[in-house]
Amino acid sequence: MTIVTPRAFSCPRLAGRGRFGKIAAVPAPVPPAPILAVSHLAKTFGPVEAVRDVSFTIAPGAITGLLGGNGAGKTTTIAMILGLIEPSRGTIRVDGLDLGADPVRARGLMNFSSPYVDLPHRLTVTENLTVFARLYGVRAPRRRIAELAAHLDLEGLLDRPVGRLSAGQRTRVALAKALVNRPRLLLLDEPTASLDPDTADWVRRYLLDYQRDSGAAILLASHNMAEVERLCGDVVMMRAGTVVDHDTPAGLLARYGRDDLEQVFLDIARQGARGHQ
Ligand SMILES: Nc1ncnc2c1ncn2[C@@H]1O[C@H](COP(=O)(O)OP(=O)(O)OP(=O)(O)O)[C@@H](O)[C@H]1O
Repeated sequence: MTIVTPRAFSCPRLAGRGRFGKIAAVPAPVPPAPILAVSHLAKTFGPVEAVRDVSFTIAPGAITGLLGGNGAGKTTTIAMILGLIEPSRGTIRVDGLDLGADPVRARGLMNFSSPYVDLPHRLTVTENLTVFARLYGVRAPRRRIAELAAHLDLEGLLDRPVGRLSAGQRTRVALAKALVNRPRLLLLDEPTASLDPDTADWVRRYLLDYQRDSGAAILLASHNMAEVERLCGDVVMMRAGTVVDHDTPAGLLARYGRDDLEQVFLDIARQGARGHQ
């Protein structure tokens, strides 16, 4: 596609060359290839259709929210993207790599954090991070762990067993684990669940700084609409295993005529409830 700009209108050299002068053709910027492309993804567990038909893409460096009510299929979608659950149908491409055909390379580009997935309690912070650094084939793991400990204020905790840490401290360790391989795509399930407002705010600021400095993309599943409005450039809305909307927060607010995402979320959930009647 080309965008035609009337550059000639302001160019004195072209003045007098007919009514409209010459029109300069400038190639339109090519959008970057997505870091994640999910296409017609579905997963059934026996009779349960957890995910029916999910398609979306994430641009490199974007922070995308994955929203939906309880049971909408967010966790199942994330588990399929991570390669933890095999899809019943559909494809997942990570930086162009087909996860089904090239799982090791594709998984190496990602990492994950969830408050619902515990790190081994008896291992110290250093031992935990070393295990994951080795699993991901990180070069110079000690240097990487020292770097993360400095960024995430873990230096005083490195020799403590993870089971003895507070929820906020454990969240920082889980983030260090999620960043150990410098992922190009970071998947976060409820990154601030069960954190006090101050710690949650620190985590959000850290994620924004990390995304700005590293250029990594983030897919964030959350029930906290204020968090999504603050962090996410676009939002995928799920209901009953399908994507029902995908837009910027401002685009969603305008389309639904609402002041905040919480109201948009309720509108979408209630449309679904009416659809089931
Ligand atoms: N292993 C499983 N076996 C059977 N059903 C499952 C399994 N995992 C998920 N489900 C069902 O699939 C649907 C989607 O679940 P999922 O956990 O993906 O939703 P969610 O959007 O993450 O919900 P929540 O916000 O409550 O965590 C639910 O009806 C759930 O009961």
